[in-house]
Amino acid sequence: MSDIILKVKNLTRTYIEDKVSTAVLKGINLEIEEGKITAITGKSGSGKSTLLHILGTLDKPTSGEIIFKGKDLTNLTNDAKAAFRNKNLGFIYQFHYLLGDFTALENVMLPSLIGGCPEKEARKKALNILEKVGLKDRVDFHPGELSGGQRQRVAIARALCHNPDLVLADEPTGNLDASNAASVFELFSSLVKEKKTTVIMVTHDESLAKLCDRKVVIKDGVIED
Ligand SMILES: Nc1ncnc2c1ncn2[C@@H]1O[C@H](COP(=O)(O)OP(=O)(O)OP(=O)(O)O)[C@@H](O)[C@H]1O
Repeated sequence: MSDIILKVKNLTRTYIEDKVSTAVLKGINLEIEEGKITAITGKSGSGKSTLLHILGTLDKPTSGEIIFKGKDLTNLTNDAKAAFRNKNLGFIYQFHYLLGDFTALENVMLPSLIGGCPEKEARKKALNILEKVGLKDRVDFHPGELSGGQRQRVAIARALCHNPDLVLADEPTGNLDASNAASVFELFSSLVKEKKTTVIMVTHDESLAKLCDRKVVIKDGVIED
């Protein structure tokens, strides 16, 4: 068995809106193995994105612990969380969120530059990963000049370029047609296996979930056995 990179203990998240409280996550317990791709599935509104945001330190749990490589993330200051995200995490969303005024290369370089990597090295790493996602001849194109599948491959390159330990992906192929989704996922999966990156991926798509190392289902605010 691989090492456990992430442990979630008794995690809850209750939203309070106009004095009405809604318990969305009611005691999530989860252990994520290093180097594996875990799919999180569950009905619409079951709390998948809420869980992913909390794991990415973008939202605070109501209670519970998130232990990443032995360190509790829940009590970090906002600055420490931002530094943690820059160094350790990569994010991929359903919509690519690339910056329209920047080229594919510049978009991919950005997380490394923010993390303090010298420009020359960031450029080299970005060119290398863009080649791996099959976009060597598109590095100077802007997002508006790329197809949907190409944009999503740039977003994947951006998430992986700074070699994060953990990639959090929310419906990463949800905006693509079925055959494009399958080929983009296949590429993503082979890249993360090569880099031994851990991935947690929210998906509605059962055919993609089946291709992951593990599938967990959220039901009634807990992980279903
Ligand atoms: N900021 C918020 N304030 C109040 N309620 C919220 C907030 N964000 C999410 N919720 C509620 O939490 C529940 C879970 O939402 P979440 O987006 O995590 O579900 P999901 O499983 O990702 O859904 P989908 O598959 O439709 O994307 C929903 O009922 C939603 O209305």
